[in-house]
Formats: sequence, structure tokens, C-alpha cells
Amino acid sequence: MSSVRTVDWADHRIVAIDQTRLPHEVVLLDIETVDDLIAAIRSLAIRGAPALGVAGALGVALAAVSPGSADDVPAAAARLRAARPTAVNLAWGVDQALAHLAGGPDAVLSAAIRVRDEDIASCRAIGERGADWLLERVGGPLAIQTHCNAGALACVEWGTALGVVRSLHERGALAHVYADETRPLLQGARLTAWELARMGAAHTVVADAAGPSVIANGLVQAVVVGADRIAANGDVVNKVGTYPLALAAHRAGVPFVVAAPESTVDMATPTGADVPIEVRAAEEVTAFAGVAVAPPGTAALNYAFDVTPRDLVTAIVTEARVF
Ligand SMILES: CSC[C@@H](O)[C@@H](O)C(=O)COP(=O)(O)O
Repeated sequence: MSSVRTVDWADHRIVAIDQTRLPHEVVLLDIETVDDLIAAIRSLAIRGAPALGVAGALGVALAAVSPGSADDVPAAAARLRAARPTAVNLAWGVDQALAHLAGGPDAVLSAAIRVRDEDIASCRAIGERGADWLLERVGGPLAIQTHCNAGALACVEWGTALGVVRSLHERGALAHVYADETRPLLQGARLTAWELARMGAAHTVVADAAGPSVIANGLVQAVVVGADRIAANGDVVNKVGTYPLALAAHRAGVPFVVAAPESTVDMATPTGADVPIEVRAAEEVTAFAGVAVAPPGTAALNYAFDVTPRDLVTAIVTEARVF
């Protein structure tokens, strides 16, 4: 776990780890305006569904407590909600805080702090429940494959999918982790590998295209990933590249487990096909660290997320249940 919380409230402002600077340096952002928060969310300085939920709630609190803020709070909330479209936690977190507007700034801030504290508690519960489930169904010690970063950096502390990994590791039941690098922004190589190194867990980074082969070659006993939104029918939307892992796991008979808080379950969205999938800038694919890797003018379709149909999902683990 990072020694500081990924996103927090201190001295009338939001403090967050700038995830664009990892793994090279741990830099904290001081965020004093809603505009700066939206910029941090769009650039993925703050990212990961549960962290976005907490940031959304704290952002509404920021608007509510700022003296002389030009923004009225509902307008700020609407802009925050639209900062990224796919993770339902962002809109959920905004709404949790906004619901207390009539109670005044202190009530809004208290609600936002509750969202933060509940995220911390939920991740612990998800980690323990997921570890219990895997050890009962599969047995240990376990080698796990994961994708993107669903760790402490995607939440406030501990993590969801990587929270399960962390709980297994604490019990001495983790053999190894294979982390997909997660093109194009490398959340796996930059963030998950950083977290695994800090927790002292044995791990190997693989190119995304190698992920299905890791499963087919019998190197892992389970795939554990997070989610940005779980539709009412159980379809799971997560970082692009999750779906191929689910297909490979299904073929190999390896459990494909999704670890996420209840706030990621969106009963208002019937199926995965109804989830808005973020399409990000082509340059994230056609250039690498600012250096072009494709001929000038090459088009790129940069889906940030994909949909894993429910029938490929073995179990969804939340703080409250396994289903
Ligand atoms: C606990 S985090 C779950 C998901 O949010 C995570 O797997 C993911 O896809 C994050 O995408 P990102 O684009 O980095 O915000």
C-alpha cells in the first residue's frame, strides 16, 4: 500500500498522488479548484473507478466549501460527472455528496468524507472475501493474472482486484502475479508493478498480447480484475484488454473473477452494450512517451474499455456478496 492515500482531503483541498509521474517519482497534487480536479481526472493523474468516485464526492465538497466560487455547486457537479464517461463510480460519488447540498457546505463535506471512508472499508472487505473465495474454490498458493491497475492507486487504500492479491499475500497464499502491461498508458507496468514491488509480491509484467497465452500455458490458477461498471445483467466493463483474458480463461477452465465495490454495480444500465465506452485521443496509441511510433496522420481507434459478457465471468466479489 502506498504510505499516503491515493486521494484524500486535507486543509480545505484535495490531495492526490499524481499517477502520471509513477513509477519514477511520488508527487502529490494539491487541488484547490474543480477545474484542476477535472484536468487531473482527464489526464489520469487520478484514475481507477473507486478513486474517481471519491474524487467526485470530494470535488463537490470543494465547490461547496470554496468561498466566492464562481461555479454554483450543481453546475460544478455536472461538469465533474462528465469528466470521464465509463466508470459509474464518478457520477455515483458526485451524487452522494450533492444529495446533501440542502444541509450546507459542512454536510456536503461530511458526505464526501464518508464516501472516502466507506471506500477504505469496502476494499478491505473485498480483499478478504475474494481471498476466501479463491482459497476455498481453487486452493493456494495461487498464481494470479491481472490487468490494468485495480490496486490502492485505483482506490483510496488497499485496492479491489489487487486488494484480493494483497490479502492473499498477507496470508502467505500468493505464489506469483502476472500483470499485463496495459497499453497504451501502461497502468499495469507503471502502477501495478510499482504496488506489487512495494508489497514484496513476486511478479512478472507481460505484454497485453501475451496475457491469453499465460493462461493457456497454465501459468495462473485465476484471473482477477477490477471493473469500471457492472451492468444490471452482470456484463463487466473494464480496461480494454480484459475481454481477451476472459475468453482465454473460459477456454482454459480458469476462474475469471471480478472484484469491485457495490458502487460499481449500475442497476440503471441494463447490459454492457448500454455503457458509454470512453474513446481517448489517437495520440496515446500512435505515439509513445511523446515519440511518434506510427506514420504522421495515422488514424487510431483508442477504446479505453471493453465489455466482458456475463457468461464469461465466474464470480463478482463485492464488499457485501459474491455473485
Ligand atoms: C479498482 S479499479 C477498476 C478499474 O477502474 C480499472 O481496472 C481500470 O480499468 C482503470 O482504468 P483507468 O483508465 O486507468 O481509469
